[in-house]
Amino acid sequence: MSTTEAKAKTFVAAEIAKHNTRNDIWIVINNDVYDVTGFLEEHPGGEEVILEYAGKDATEAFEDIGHSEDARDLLKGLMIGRLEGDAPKDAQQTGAGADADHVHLRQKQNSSSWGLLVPLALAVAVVAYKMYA
Ligand code: HEM
Repeated sequence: MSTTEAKAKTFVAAEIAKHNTRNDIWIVINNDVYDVTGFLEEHPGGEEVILEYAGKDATEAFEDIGHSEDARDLLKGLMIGRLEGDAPKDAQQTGAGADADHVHLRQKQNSSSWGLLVPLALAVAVVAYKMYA
């Protein structure tokens, strides 16, 4: 592991965001920074999907696909450093949808746990009523 640590330079989001063209493209996955310029053409999933994340955080997209161990091994060779500070939030440029979806998801999760409490309280009330009535 010392080999990867040796090249663990750190980059801030603003710096990463500058590398957003086909000829100079960096992406962030799990807070590691990757120079995928040379890899673009070789990507089995095509160039376009990676280009969408040029200079941005591609963690979710990368994980959602369920990339193989081989893919993860490939990543190791492309790493140029670590992200310092906040993740590049520029994903919003491609559409405000991404973050909004997360907020909705969180709200849904919250409301479903509250939703369970109501029938539970009702059941307790019914049992209590039957016991004492
Ligand atoms: C540097 C980052 C990436 C590497 C090293 C990488 C590597 C690979 C590899 C090796 C495969 C072949 C299947 C496998 O082994 O899992 C693959 C497939 C695929 N990748 Fe990536 N990938 C990267 C980033 C991304 C990103 C950001 C996306 C965005 C959605 C993406 C989407 C896909 C898709 C859709 C396939 C499936 C292609 C198919 O089976 O037809 N990849 N990738």
